Amino acid sequence: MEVYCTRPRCPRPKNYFTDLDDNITLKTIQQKYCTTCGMPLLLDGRYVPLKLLGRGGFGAAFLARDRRIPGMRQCVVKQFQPAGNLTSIQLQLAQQLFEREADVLAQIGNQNEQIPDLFAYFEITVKSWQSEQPEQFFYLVQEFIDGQNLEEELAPRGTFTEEEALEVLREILKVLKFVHNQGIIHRDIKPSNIMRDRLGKLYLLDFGAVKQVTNAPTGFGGSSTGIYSMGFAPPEQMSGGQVYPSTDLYALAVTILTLLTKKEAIQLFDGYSNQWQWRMHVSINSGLADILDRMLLPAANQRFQSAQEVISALDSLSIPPTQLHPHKASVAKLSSQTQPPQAPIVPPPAKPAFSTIELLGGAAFSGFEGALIAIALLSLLKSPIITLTVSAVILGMLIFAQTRRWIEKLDLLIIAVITFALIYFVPFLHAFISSGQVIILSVAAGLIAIAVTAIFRLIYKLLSLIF
Ligand SMILES: Nc1ncnc2c1ncn2[C@@H]1O[C@H](COP(=O)(O)OP(=O)(O)OP(=O)(O)O)[C@@H](O)[C@H]1O
Repeated sequence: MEVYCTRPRCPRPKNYFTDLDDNITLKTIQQKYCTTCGMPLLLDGRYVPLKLLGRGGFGAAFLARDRRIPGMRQCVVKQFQPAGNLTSIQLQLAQQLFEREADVLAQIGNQNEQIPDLFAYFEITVKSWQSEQPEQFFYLVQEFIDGQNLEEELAPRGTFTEEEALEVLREILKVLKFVHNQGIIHRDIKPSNIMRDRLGKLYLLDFGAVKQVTNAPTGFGGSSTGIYSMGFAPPEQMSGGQVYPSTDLYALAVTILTLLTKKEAIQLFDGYSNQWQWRMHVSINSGLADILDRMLLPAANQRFQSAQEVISALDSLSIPPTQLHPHKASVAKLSSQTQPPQAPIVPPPAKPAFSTIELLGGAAFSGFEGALIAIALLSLLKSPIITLTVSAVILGMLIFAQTRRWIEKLDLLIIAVITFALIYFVPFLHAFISSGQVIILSVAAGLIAIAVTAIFRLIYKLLSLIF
C-alpha cells in the first residue's frame, strides 16, 4: 500500500509498504514511519494519507483513509502549511485562520449536507528531519467530497449554460442562507471553493477565511482582515472595511459570470467606468442578468441584503428550477478514478495505480523479456506452436507479477539483464540467430510493446474524456 508522507519538504513522500496490503496488519499496526524523513505516517494513529490533493494558501490537502472506521472511510486531511516567509505575527494569524476553519466546520458542517463534516482537529509534535528541534504540525480532517471543484470542471470544457449556472446560483444561495443565518460570512466564494460530487450535489468548501460576526441572523457586519480572492471580492472587502452577507452575494455573482463566460473577472470589469461590463460576452434571461447586476453593485447597501432576497427574486422570474445533474465530462472522468460515495465503502485497493512511466517501463520489460523467452524456447524446443504457448504463459505470469508489484523497478532491470546475458552468451539458447540479432529482436520487441501500450493508454484517456 502506498502511504504519503505529510512532512512539507520531504523529498520522497511516497512510501510503499507491502505489509499494509494485509487488512489485519493495516488495522492493528501501531505506527509506520516515512522511509526518507522518519515522519510518522499514521496520523493521530488512524488517518492514512494516500495522496496529495493540492496546496492552498494555508496548507496542503491530502486524500486519506480512516483505518478506525469499518470500510476505511475516505477523508481529507488538511495540514497547516503557510507558504512564504511569514513574520511570527503573520504566522499566528494564519494559524488562527486554519483553526477557524475547524471551528466553523465543527459548528455548522454537521448541520448542513452541502458543507463538509469535520471529523477531527489535532496537532502532532515530531522530531525535525534535519535537526534536533521538535516540529509541530496541525491537522484538520474533514469529509471527502468525491468530485471536482468548479474551477477544475470549467478548465477543460466550454462555458456553463444558463441552466447550469442558474443551478449553481440557486444551490449556493441555499447554503449561504444557512451560513449567514449562523452569523458567518464566508468571504472567499469562488469556483475553486465550490465542489460538485459525482451525483451532482454542490458543496461549499474552505471556511478558512470566514468572519464570524455575531449571532444575529440579519443586519450584521464585521470588519475584514484582508483575506480575499482578487476579482471576487467587493470594494468593502478590498479596502479592509466591514463585510456583510451581501459581500458573499457579490462574490457569488462574479463566480456565476466566470462560469457563464469562462473569463477572468478582470476581463469582465471596466476599470474606466468602474462598472461590470459582462453582457457583451454572454446572452442570458434579462431578469437573471438584472439580478446578477444588482448583486454586483459597488455599494453593499444597494445590493440584495440576504441570500433569501435573491432566491425570492429568482423565484419571481418563473425560470423553472433546474434538476441537479452531474456534469457529463466530469462524471465520466471521476467514474474512472473513484468509487461512488453511496456504494458500501470498500477497503483501499490492494495495490496502487501505475504511473505512465511505470506502465511504459513495464511494457518495455515485457516486450524485451517476451522476445528473449521466445528465442530461447524456439532454440530448445524447435516447435513454433509450443514456443508460442509456453512464452505466452511465462509472459502472462511476468505481467501478473508486475500488476501485483511482486516484481517492480530494479527487479525488472535485474531480471532483464540476467535473461539477456544468458541468451546472448549461451550459443544453444539462440541457435537459429546470431548474437547481434538477439539484441535487435529483443530491443525491437521492447519498443513495439511501449508503442502499443502508449497508443492504448492514449485511446483510453480520450474515451474517458469524451464519455
Ligand atoms: N473536502 C474536500 N473534499 C475533496 N477535495 C477537497 C476538499 N477540500 C479541499 N479539497 C481539494 O483539495 C485541494 C486543496 O484545497 P485547499 O482548500 O487546501 O486549497 P485551495 O482551496 O485550492 O486554495 P485556497 O485555500 O488558497 O483557496 C483543492 O483542489 C480542493 O478542491
